[in-house]
Amino acid sequence: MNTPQPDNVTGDADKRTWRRAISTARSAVSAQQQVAEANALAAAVPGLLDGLQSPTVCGYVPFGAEPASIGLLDVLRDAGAQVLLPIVPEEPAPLEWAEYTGTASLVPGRYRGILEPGGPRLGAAAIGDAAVVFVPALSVDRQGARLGRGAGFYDRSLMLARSDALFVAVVRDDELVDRLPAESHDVRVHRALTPGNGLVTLGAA
Ligand SMILES: Nc1nc2c(c(=O)[nH]1)N(C=O)[C@@H](CNc1ccc(C(=O)N[C@@H](CCC(=O)O)C(=O)O)cc1)CN2
Ligand SMILES: Nc1ncnc2c1ncn2[C@@H]1O[C@H](COP(=O)(O)OP(=O)(O)OP(=O)(O)O)[C@@H](O)[C@H]1O
Repeated sequence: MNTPQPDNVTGDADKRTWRRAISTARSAVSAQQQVAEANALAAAVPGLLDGLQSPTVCGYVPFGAEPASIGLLDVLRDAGAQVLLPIVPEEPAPLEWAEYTGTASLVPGRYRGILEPGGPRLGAAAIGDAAVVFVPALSVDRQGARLGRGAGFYDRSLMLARSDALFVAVVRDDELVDRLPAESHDVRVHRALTPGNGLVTLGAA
């Protein structure tokens, strides 16, 4: 039987079809490939911070078959960034944020046990301090349309970011596709961070 792959799902397939196809493809990624990709992604990160003095950066702790690892957050801290991580709110609302101060400060959160920072909460508006926001994605297209998990947390949160903040979706090489279905509330991202091609500029810019 053919496993659906992102490449052979047509552009007008709905978001749920895309989510299923990419989740299936992700479940086939070997542990060895996951580690190699995580290293490649982390290596591309310092280039993003060029010219920024002690920036605030919003990251996230990858879980399951998502690309990247906590090591990417440590690279950011080592490069001088203050790293904020999301805390999932109790209701549909923007994400809240708290600082990442090392793996010992992480505690399992309410969603799938995704690790969250245990320190002081900075509230939902803290994303407004960030020069760079890393955004989890199942897929992203060349125009910057992003496919999330369908909870809407990031679409609500990115609206609170600075207008000059850089939104970076972290995806595998074949998860950067020509065209995804997009809705009016979908906030576009500016870059894809990929293991094979590093930082890829999306949209007209
Ligand atoms: N690593 C990481 N952290 C993150 C996110 C993320 O996508 N990845 N989030 C991004 O918003 C927020 C948490 N939101 C989440 C929303 C849904 C699921 C989830 O597992 N959904 C199931 C489908 C559930 C259903 O359909 O009922 C899935 O994807 O299998 C996980 C996290 C904040 N932190
Ligand atoms: N800015 C917003 N305000 C209120 N509701 C929103 C907003 N953005 C998205 N939503 C709602 O959230 C739900 C999920 O949206 P969508 O399918 O685009 O999620 P997604 O982009 O895949 O997920 P996420 O943003 O969490 O990564 C939809 O019902 C949508 O109406």
